[in-house]
Amino acid sequence: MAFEGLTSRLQNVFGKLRGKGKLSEDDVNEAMREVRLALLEADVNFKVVKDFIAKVKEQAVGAEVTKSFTPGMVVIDIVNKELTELMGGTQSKLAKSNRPPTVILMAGLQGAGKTTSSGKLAKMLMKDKHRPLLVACDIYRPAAIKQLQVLGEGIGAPVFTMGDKTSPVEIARAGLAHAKEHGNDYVIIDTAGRLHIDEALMEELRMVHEVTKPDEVLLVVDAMTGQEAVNVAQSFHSQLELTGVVLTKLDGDTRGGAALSVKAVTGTPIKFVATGEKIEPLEPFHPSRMASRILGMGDMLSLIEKAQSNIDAEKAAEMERKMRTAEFTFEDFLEQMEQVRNLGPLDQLLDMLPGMGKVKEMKNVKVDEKQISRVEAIVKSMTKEEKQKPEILNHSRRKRIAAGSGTSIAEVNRLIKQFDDMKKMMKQFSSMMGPKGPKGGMKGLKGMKGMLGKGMKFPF
Ligand SMILES: Nc1nc2c(ncn2[C@@H]2O[C@H](COP(=O)(O)OP(=O)(O)OP(=O)(O)O)[C@@H](O)[C@H]2O)c(=O)[nH]1
Repeated sequence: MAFEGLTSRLQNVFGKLRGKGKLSEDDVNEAMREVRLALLEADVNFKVVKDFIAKVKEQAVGAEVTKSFTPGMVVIDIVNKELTELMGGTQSKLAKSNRPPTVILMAGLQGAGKTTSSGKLAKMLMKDKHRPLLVACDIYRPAAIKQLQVLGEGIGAPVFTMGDKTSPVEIARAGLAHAKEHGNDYVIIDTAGRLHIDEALMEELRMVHEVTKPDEVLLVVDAMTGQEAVNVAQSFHSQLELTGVVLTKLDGDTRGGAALSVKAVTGTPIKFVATGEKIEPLEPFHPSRMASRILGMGDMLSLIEKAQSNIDAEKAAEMERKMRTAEFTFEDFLEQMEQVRNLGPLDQLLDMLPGMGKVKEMKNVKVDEKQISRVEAIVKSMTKEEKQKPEILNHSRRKRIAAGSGTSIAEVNRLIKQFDDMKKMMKQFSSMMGPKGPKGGMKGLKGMKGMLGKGMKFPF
């Protein structure tokens, strides 16, 4: 997971500080030395680290940390604020033209994730009821146009192409005209990537820039390349005024250097981050949330936003009613599992919970996505009737389901048993809670204790 090393190192430093009632200046200096090493190890630009430490130290002394009763907290708070500042302070939003369409030029090296990010950006805009047009200007890589077309089809966004015999400048110009004619309020121009920055590429980008006068020039960089991503950003920025950076592949085990250095080195803010190869909406970058995440303080706000935009409130209420009345079927179960999965890989969700990074590390908790897929496959192999009335699942039906889902009868049996237990538990729980909260006094409590004693099991 991204930032894992940095987070655990910083947590160690702060853990030591927290344990002390009072901090001497030496303690602060020692802690700062360790923070400095942690940042360098995470591949943060050395000059950025130097300035950062100087700022934190200055404030730590100013805040009279040594006299505070909770000195550890004061230092963490300062580091948190400075990390946030380092990444730009506040969120930098996508530009919006007063005279639509808003034109967004996507640039970047080969394989950075430009085409994928263009699709994610379109999806994000469509979620907000916009009508983006994707324009295919990469005429050099043979499969690039097709890739954008397939991607557009997948998300239902129009893609403008003129094949690979027309110059990118002409395609961009025509794409813009097409958008105006068809009422597209955003135009996303996917340009060609190169292995290295070269003059021909820059010249082409400058010309496309000239004819389309973009409101945004977003540079797509791969977070996994660390400092190299920052160097690339700096070179692009010196030749083509960038307005923002899209940091991709944050799902990988990037050490964090790029996220922390890009703004400080180039002056260009990170506007979006991307995780995963699936075309999900691009996520806006919030410096303060990222800082909390790096410090292992969790990112509850992003988690709540994700849940709010992905979980249908009406469906959730209906589900809650069914659970209370124990009408819950395998169909509901599947639907609920899908809703949770829509939030993203479970590993990533766990990372957003405060302290979870530490828990995962300690207990070596691994979310077994494969196991979840198996459970899903079993439920999907049931007929509609079976899903609604699990009691009809006799041996021959179970055998068929095992074969259909590529699992074993034992696994099918286990799932059905766990589902039954879960239903029973829900029933007990709801009769105990009643529609208006706990009732039954001691009896209720005893029941609850019994349930906990038996261990509440879930199928995964
Ligand atoms: N894990 C992960 N993979 C990504 C992400 N973004 C893109 N990729 C993958 O990275 C590879 C390159 O992505 P593309 O979008 O084709 O890259 P590009 O920058 O358009 O490349 P060119 O068209 O060759 O310049 C693909 O295999 C993508 O699936 C991301 O956020 N996370």
